[in-house]
Formats: sequence, C-alpha cells, structure tokens
Amino acid sequence: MLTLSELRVVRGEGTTGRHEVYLPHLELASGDMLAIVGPSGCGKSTLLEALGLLLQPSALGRYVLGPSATDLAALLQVENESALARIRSRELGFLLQNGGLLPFLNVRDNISLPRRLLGLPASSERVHHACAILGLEPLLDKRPGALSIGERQRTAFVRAMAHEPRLLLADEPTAALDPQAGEVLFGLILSLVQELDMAALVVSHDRTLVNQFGLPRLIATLTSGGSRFEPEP
Ligand SMILES: Nc1ncnc2c1ncn2[C@@H]1O[C@H](COP(=O)(O)OP(=O)(O)OP(=O)(O)O)[C@@H](O)[C@H]1O
Repeated sequence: MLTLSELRVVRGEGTTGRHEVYLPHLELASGDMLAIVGPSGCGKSTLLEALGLLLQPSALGRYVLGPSATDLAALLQVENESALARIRSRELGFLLQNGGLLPFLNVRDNISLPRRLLGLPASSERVHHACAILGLEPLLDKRPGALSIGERQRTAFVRAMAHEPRLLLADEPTAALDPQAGEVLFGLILSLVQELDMAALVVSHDRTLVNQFGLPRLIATLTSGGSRFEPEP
C-alpha cells in the first residue's frame, strides 16, 4: 500500500537553528494504522506534511502509494504540481492540526466538499454512519464558528475520510476530545481503515489510546542535528 525510503526534510534554517527530520524507511499495508509519537518539536507534523505532498523534501529516495507504480518522489522532484494535486485530492485524506474547515460553509457542506470536487455524490453511507457515530447529525446545518473545538475536530475527521482516501494523515485527531469521544474516534478510524483497505498515520500524544488500540508506533529519536523516525521493533 505504501513504500517510502530515505526521506529528509530540513526545517528551521536561519535564526531558529537547523532541524532535520529523517525517515529511513516506511512500509504500510492495507488496514494498517500507525501511531507517530515523539517529543514536541521533533517533527511529527513535518513528517505528515511530507507524506501528504504538502512540502518539498530536501531528499526522498522513493515514495509509492497504492497499486500505482508511480514514484511520487520523481513527481516532487520535477514539481509536477497538477499530478501532485490530483493525488492529494483523490488518494490522501488530511486531518491537520488547525482543522481547516471553511467558515462560510455549514458542517454538511464542509464534509461534502472533497467528494464534490472529485465529482462524487455529496454523501455516502459511510459518511452518514460516521456522522451518526460521532454525534454530528444535529450539527449538520451549523457553521464551524458555532461549534465547539471538539465538534470541529470530529467534523474535520469526517471531511478527511469522506472521499475514502487510500491514506489518512491525522495530526492529533483526539487533542480536543474528552477520553470517551477520543476512544470513539480512534475506534472509527481503525474500523474504516480496515473496512476500506486504506492506511492511516496518526500523530498522537495519547499513550492510553495508542496502547488501548494496540497500535504499532513510529517513534522519533532526537539526534544531534534533528530527529530520526523508526518503527518500534
Ligand atoms: N513552516 C516551518 N518553517 C520552519 N520551521 C518549521 C516550520 N514548521 C515547523 N518548523 C520547525 O520544525 C521543527 C519540527 O516541528 P513540527 O511542528 O513538525 O514538530 P512536532 O513534533 O509536530 O511538534 P508538536 O508536537 O509540538 O506539534 C520544529 O523545530 C519547528 O520549529
């Protein structure tokens, strides 16, 4: 499902000091959900951005996603923005830290936006199911400004998976949720990942949840010039 090698991203050059994020190798199969863990500032969000084709890495050996043999590293290198944009919108689902909901659209329209942009029907059985499980049904006509932070986070999650991406990239998806709501969301991500033969990479500080769901972990170790991410043995 996903194979990546030799990813390097340099951040913070200049006055803030250099920090290199290094991922030697990553392999994910369909149905895998991997937790990314590490201290604050080690580069977890940077790693998600790189995997989401949202930044130009300093180096990338190979990056293949799904059954396609296309090497995304080569697309990045030649800055083929139209091909990269197509892959981002079809194959990837993003749940980034700021949520990114559009303030002038209600919950229903925020959720349906990625599907509409791909020419899919505005909703699906899975979207209805996710809204029901996450308690979003009574909120569908509200705009993000009228929601709590946790409600916004749950909406952003449904939007991230509404088009059934191949890879879900989630940055602290339970940060604004109480423990019970966090458990419901993690359970839903895991069941969708398995049901849809997709994969998920989830940054999480919540050790209890990561342990409770028995998730394998990609762990950051601080090195002299930055951090190195490796799957736990
Ligand atoms: N857009 C950027 N430009 C320059 N440096 C950045 C940028 N974003 C992050 N950094 C720096 O890169 C390093 C990694 O940051 P990143 O946000 O990826 O870490 P993190 O592990 O996700 O942190 P946290 O757990 O606090 O969210 C930090 O030193 C940060 O200051």
